[in-house]
Amino acid sequence: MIGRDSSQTAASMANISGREVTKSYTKPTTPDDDEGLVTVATIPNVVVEGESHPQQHSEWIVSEQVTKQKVFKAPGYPKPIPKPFDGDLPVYEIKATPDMGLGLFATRSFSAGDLIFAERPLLVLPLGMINLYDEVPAEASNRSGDLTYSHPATAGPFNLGDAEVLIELAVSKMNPDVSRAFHSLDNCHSPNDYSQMIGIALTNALRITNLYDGPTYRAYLNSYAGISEIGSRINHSCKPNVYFTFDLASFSFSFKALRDIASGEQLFRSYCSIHAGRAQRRKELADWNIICRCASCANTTTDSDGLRLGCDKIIFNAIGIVTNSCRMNRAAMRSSFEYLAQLRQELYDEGLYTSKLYPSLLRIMRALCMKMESVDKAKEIEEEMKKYDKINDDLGAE
Ligand SMILES: C[S@@+](CC[C@H](N)C(=O)[O-])C[C@H]1O[C@@H](n2cnc3c(N)ncnc32)[C@H](O)[C@@H]1O
Repeated sequence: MIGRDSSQTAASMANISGREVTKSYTKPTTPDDDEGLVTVATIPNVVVEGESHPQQHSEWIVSEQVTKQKVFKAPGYPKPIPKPFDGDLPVYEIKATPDMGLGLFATRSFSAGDLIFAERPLLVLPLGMINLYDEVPAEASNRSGDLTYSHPATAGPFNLGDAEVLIELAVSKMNPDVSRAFHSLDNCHSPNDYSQMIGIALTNALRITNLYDGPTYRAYLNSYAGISEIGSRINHSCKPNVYFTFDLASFSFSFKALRDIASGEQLFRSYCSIHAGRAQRRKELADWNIICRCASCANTTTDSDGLRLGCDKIIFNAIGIVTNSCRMNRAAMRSSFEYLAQLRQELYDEGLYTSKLYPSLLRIMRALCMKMESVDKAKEIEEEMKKYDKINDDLGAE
């Protein structure tokens, strides 16, 4: 954990100017220098046409004013929140689960890639403000000194005292219904460890990978996170059926189907790295007090762990074997197809269809079907391939 003597933090200025509240975080170096000022802004800063519901604004704790400009300059800002094709009809319900507290359930069926619902978060804040990184994935950074979050514009990092004041300030700006919604969210932490505000933020924060302070290479460390009224009720599974994206122009999350979902199914997203073995996933899930009992965790084998850890490489090799044997007779084609179909099933069983190479696997399977003149099967695979191409684009675009 990182910390900074709170006496170093200048007192709150609590200036209210229009829709913004500013708190002096560290002393500005010059009187007109806004570096070190953290703003609590209401986003969108105007009423968006067709959106009258008060909940449809977010309070955003912004640590760099330049980042706020990125949102204001996003093409189309301020866009209305996207609507699923059923418009205003409810497509989910929140209800109690036997072992996970509340959960979100589909009340109609969805196809992979469908928008289930979109919402503007109640609160957006710099993730580093609450998430005091003690471990950073190797791919995020190999720079020394990157293990702590530093406010890019100031000399020192946030501490939890700052975070609490800022979250309280943001919540105090919300209208009573929105504030009630925030306070009613789950808190999996003990009051001995964190205050209620920090506990709620830690339990429910969803990383917004495309909204961050500073340069792209620090995106992972300097990203923001959103706390949502509905999306925060989605429980964890290592075999998720939902993913989410964030759109800057509408300042909203979109929650989408990761595979076909039947009406009545509970919606799950993954809180941990999907390409990690069970031991590592358990470690990551301890932050939410979760001992996951999903089918992948319950039935872990060395092979299933190996598939998660090496999934892209395994698909790559399988495709290589098939495409290298280009002069195949019909029997060889059939056995190649079966080999790939089995891999596809194993990936599906582990919930690994978000692998970047999954659509390539489907592409080869479709090509084999065409050669074998199994036109209907080829069409069916092509449909799935298109869906996962789109899902990959969505996830890659973030
Ligand atoms: C973001 S909240 C999800 C919504 C929450 N269930 C509620 O009642 O609002 C995260 C908390 O839900 C519970 N949870 C989520 N996924 C779970 C799982 N797979 N197994 C057990 N508990 C889970 C844990 O208590 C976790 O700290």
